[in-house]
Amino acid sequence: MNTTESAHGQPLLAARGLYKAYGSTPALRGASAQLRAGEIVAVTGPSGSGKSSLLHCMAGMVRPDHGQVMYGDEHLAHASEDRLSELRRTQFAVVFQFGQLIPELTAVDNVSLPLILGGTDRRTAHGQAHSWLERFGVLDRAEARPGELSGGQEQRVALARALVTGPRIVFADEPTGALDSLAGEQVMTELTAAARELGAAVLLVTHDATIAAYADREIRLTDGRTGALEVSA
Ligand SMILES: Nc1ncnc2c1ncn2[C@@H]1O[C@H](COP(=O)(O)OP(=O)(O)OP(=O)(O)O)[C@@H](O)[C@H]1O
Repeated sequence: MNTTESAHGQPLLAARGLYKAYGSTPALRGASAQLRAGEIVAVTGPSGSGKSSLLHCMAGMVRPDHGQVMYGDEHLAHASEDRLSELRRTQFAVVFQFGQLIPELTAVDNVSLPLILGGTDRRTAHGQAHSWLERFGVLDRAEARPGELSGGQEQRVALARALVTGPRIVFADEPTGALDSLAGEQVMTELTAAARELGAAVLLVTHDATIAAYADREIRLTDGRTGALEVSA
């Protein structure tokens, strides 16, 4: 598949020359990456190479020390906290390895929450949450709390919560990292199918080549840098 920028127009999200250090520890040292609308891109590399830091900067969760993150024509590194929260509520969604669901809330309440925070009434939000729980095969766990779910069920509820708002970009940081390989592949199959149906782009951090193979393209990080190894899958 041809994934050149000219074939697909302007990138939806573009990071250029990112630098980020935590105290004296450099995490990013000149990383660049692009995500086009509807594209699934894996960020790979060894432990400590800066994968999560790149995702956090591109999602507007962490401000880089230097460099640009452009969402369309908007500079995310300079956006206000209010604007970043709005983007996270309406256009960006995140899925992590674990610990992302609110333990006191049932599965359906966890999935409904982003809609309710965006002003949707509770009944409508619950209806949409139930549809997404059904889509991911966990409708029968709607009234369970996260502590009562298996790892695979918990990730499916997290996917439902990420997708319920119809985001343009899903940021997924080792979304299958806490699952065995079969459950991990099932969750990836469901995530990529749902993202493609919605036309959502996915930025997927993984150290696992089997999981990276679900992406259209791979960006490889080494010591906080992206090199010439950006390849088409
Ligand atoms: N909040 C933080 N405080 C201090 N150091 C950090 C922080 N986040 C990341 N680092 C350091 O920055 C470097 C890059 O970390 P990062 O988590 O981005 O890499 P990674 O490739 O995602 O690693 P892993 O695969 O192990 O999760 C590492 O040396 C890490 O220890």
